[in-house]
Amino acid sequence: MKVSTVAEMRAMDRAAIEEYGIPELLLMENAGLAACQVIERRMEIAGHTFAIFCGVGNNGGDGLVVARQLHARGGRLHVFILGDPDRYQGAAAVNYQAARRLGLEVVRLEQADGAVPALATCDAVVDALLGTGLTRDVTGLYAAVIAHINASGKPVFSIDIPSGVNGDTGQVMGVAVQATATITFGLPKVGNLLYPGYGLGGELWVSHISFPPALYDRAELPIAIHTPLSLPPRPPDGHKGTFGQALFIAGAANYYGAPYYAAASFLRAGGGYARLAAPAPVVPHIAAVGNEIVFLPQAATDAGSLAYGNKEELLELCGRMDFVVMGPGLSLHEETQQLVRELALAIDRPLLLDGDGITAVAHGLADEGYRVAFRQAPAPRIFTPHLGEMARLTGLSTAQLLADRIQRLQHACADFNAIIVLKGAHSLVGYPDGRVFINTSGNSGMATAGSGDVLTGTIAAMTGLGLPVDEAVRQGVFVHGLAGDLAAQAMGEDGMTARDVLAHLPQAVRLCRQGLPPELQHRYNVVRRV
Ligand SMILES: NC(=O)C1=CN([C@@H]2O[C@H](COP(=O)(O)OP(=O)(O)OC[C@H]3O[C@@H](n4cnc5c(N)ncnc54)[C@H](OP(=O)(O)O)[C@@H]3O)[C@@H](O)[C@H]2O)[C@@H](O)CC1
Ligand SMILES: [K+]
Repeated sequence: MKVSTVAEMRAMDRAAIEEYGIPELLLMENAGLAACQVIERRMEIAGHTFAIFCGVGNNGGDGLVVARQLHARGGRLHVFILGDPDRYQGAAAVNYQAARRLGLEVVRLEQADGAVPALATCDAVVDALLGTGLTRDVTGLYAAVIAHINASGKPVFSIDIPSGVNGDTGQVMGVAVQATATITFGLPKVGNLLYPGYGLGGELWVSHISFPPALYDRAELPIAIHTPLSLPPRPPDGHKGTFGQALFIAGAANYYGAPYYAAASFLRAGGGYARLAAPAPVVPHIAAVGNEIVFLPQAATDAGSLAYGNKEELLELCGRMDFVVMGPGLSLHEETQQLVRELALAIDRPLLLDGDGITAVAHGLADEGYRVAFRQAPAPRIFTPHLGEMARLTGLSTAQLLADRIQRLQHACADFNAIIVLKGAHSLVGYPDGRVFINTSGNSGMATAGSGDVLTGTIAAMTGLGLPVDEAVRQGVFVHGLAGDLAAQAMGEDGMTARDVLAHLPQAVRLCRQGLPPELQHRYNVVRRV
């Protein structure tokens, strides 16, 4: 499903009205009706009491439709308006007048405490305070009412987005409603899907409010939720070369886990032939745990990291591979970092950079000349940074990134001509052409050492299984998250390690081929349609 920014939703709204002739009043009616239908799925309406909080924009207008629809179904209501109702315009003003003429109890709330008795006695709350028109931090009366709503312990249905969550970023602007369910309109907004906004929304529902698919499913909308891709069938007569040859340039003294997890995950996720180029002194340590990997011992620096002198041999090796991963556990030794920077420009195979590889190249990218050369690299480049590494790559602070994750990602992908996986809860996969996919598999138990190394090999394996590089990256992110979810099912999120994620990769790939069981399908389809 596509996901929209606030500006894109405004444009769709305008197009629905102006191009397709759907009156604003109908759109608002559809929105309020859809919200009412979601409430009806969760609870009986007749005989129950609802506290409805409306702002003075169109989000509040939607709330007034909900009030009328609940009233029609026998619900009892307390409707509060925060602000001057004279500010309602267009459809919202019409719905305000209708609510008045129906004799609904509509109160302009001047003091937050005035809502307390209704919150104490109601059965559910409707939050129609602020939608996509949120422009600044929530303070004063709005903030106090939101605090009362959150303290009420009642089920909360948020209209479009939990009030206080920024529709473009998912960030909380001061304070925000914690909802039980959110009904969003047209398409889910970015803020409905990115944390913390996603976590605040509860169960997420969307109504297309009669927009035609030509509007909400347009190819030009660049942001979407990742849908699992089908893997090409495994040729029965395939040999290990058929399933990809991947080279991992990884490891240094005292970094044995990262190279092992990276290379082993390639094999566990279905890849054919894993070669690991690591400094010679560390190879025996890794071989002790992973003898299914083919080792290519390299000359080491005094510190036990990869020596610069390996460059030509490594380049020659890469030329015989299908995919290269460079970075896991390479260390920050300057000689090695220089080697990585130069290899990152020259390797003529799809190249994934992670961990210390990202740090090395980030230093290079700060220089305009290097950046120009990197953009023109002879084959696709992929970065898999967590937020801190993304900050290093872009020269921005983590706060700046969080304040606008999608746009920053789009900008970086275009700037570096690279595919970037920004890891975290709901990882993002960005492409140089502006597309961004939101991944919904995975869990917080995966925030553990080595988990990122497993991701690198999983992505490499997806190319080995026959997906083109751009699809392999997002499918790899999905499969990695699925393996993490299977590990969490088996042992709980708290104590799981990268080893457990690795161990569940075969089952994850098998489920991708056979089809996900209904409970996982339900979990990953994070948006329900109404
Ligand atoms: N998608 C669609 O096609 C459809 C969309 N629809 C609905 O329209 C909604 C968008 O409506 P919208 O543009 O009127 O904005 P909305 O969210 O009501 O907020 C504006 C008001 O909030 C105020 N305000 C802002 N920040 C504030 C703060 N921090 N603290 C306090 N106040 C603050 C601002 O005040 P001002 O800045 O002017 O002082 C203004 O009064 C959308 O979310 C969806 O529900 C449906 O009707 C169906 C069709
Ligand atoms: K809202």
